[in-house]
Amino acid sequence: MQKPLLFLKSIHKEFPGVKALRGVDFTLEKGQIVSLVGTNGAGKSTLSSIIAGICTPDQGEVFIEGNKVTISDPNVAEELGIGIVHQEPTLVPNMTVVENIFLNKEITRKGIVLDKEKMKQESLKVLEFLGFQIDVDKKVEDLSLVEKEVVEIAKAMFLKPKILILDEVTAPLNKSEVDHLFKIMKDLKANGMGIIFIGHKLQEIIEISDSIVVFRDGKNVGELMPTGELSEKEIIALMLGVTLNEDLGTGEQDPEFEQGQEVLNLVNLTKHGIYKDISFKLNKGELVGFAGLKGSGITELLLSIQGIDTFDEGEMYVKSKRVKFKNPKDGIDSGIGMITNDRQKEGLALTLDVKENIAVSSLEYICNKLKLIDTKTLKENAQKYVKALSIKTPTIHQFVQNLSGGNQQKIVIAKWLLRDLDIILVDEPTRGVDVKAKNEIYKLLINEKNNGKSLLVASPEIRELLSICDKILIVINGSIVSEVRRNTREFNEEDILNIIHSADHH
Ligand SMILES: Nc1ncnc2c1ncn2[C@@H]1O[C@H](COP(=O)(O)OP(=O)(O)OP(=O)(O)O)[C@@H](O)[C@H]1O
Repeated sequence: MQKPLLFLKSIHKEFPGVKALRGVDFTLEKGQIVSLVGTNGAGKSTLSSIIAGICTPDQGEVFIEGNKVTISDPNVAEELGIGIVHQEPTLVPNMTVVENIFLNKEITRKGIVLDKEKMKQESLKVLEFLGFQIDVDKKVEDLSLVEKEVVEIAKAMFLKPKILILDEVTAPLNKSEVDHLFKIMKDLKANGMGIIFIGHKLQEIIEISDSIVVFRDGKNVGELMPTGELSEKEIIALMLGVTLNEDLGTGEQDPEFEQGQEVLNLVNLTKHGIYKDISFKLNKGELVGFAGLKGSGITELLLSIQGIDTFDEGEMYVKSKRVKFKNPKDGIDSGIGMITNDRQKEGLALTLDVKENIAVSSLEYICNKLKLIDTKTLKENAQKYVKALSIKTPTIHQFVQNLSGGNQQKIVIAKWLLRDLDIILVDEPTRGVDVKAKNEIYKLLINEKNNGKSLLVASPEIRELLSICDKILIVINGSIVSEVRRNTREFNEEDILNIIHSADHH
């Protein structure tokens, strides 16, 4: 009988204060796509890091095609035919696309001169295979999140791996980009590659996997085949260790809630080539959503409203006072904060610990009269949010870089909610966050609204917006094409998707 492409036996891995993996077995066959699912911090990325040689197990054995191997570092993994695309981009920002793809594998002529033309042609070939057009001479720091992701995939593909690990790669992609990626994955699988797919979007997982392995607290608690009967609910129940009908509680609107006066007014806000003539008002206690395709300018609009970026034309009023912010501090001084979708770049100080990160943007609230940090308040606040959002960390003194991706996202949210600003802008609040934490985040956002805060939330997940928003503004190619209010006929997923797609085709 043919030996499995990859077999892991009884893998244990402990970090200080955390048992990340507790006796995990895992099998991947040739030409198979196996998904790993589990709540934030369940151990998915730790397992993939072990397979990719990024960290070594404390106990357990790894076999490739029946041969016992020791994957002591990433180079050994590469030699064994293992490629990985990480949850967070690992590219070098100030190097070009080609330089990144060929980093440490540069093609030379006569062993000394770099063959730049050849490397360029080879990079273009892989990108073409992936179906994306990216200027390979561009610096990675000038690429969009989606483009960075594609370059990561291209880099992994370059080594023609036998085993490919995709760790939450679909998070920044829109539906058609995900469809495209799935098509590529199916082609690779048909050529015999084994693929490990890690993600939180269960519909995607069910669509692409041959088999679904569920992790809970560092152990595999079940393996499911995505058959017709397999519902999201079954996976969720296994992930959380609850019975099927247990209510997770969703973010529900308070129908009695009365909105207050206008806090933000945009008049024909324009950033050339990105968004145009954006006009709308936001009231106290109102939660407004933005729906649209990726690249429609929503993220850039939010960045301009906060002051992280500027706008070219139009007027913006905060509580009837005309403003034009030059930087994020101006925005914060006017009471506007933003939870961005790029947590590594804009959201977190990875080398500080959990409590410091939660406190970092609200120091005046945790300083005493002498302007010294009140460590008791600092700790209490950190503990409150760690509990409210079920942030998986051994203590509040853990460095944030040691937390799993989803738990880092929860910290970004905690940090801004603690800040107590009047207007909160949120870009993709639940990216990389597990189902249970999603509900907790919805509840927190609605709670903010019920406390009189005003929120603008952008999300590619229409269902998410429908469950929390008073109204949804639909943005296509930089313009608002429609406004859909709660309690109207169009306030449902199908109608909103129809509006988006019909407007996009005009
Ligand atoms: N280098 C490290 N030092 C300390 N703890 C770590 C380290 N790496 C991971 N951990 C911890 O190990 C546990 C498992 O983390 P892992 O990243 O594998 O989770 P995950 O299932 O991938 O989560 P997510 O869905 O949020 O990405 C977490 O509690 C995490 O904080």
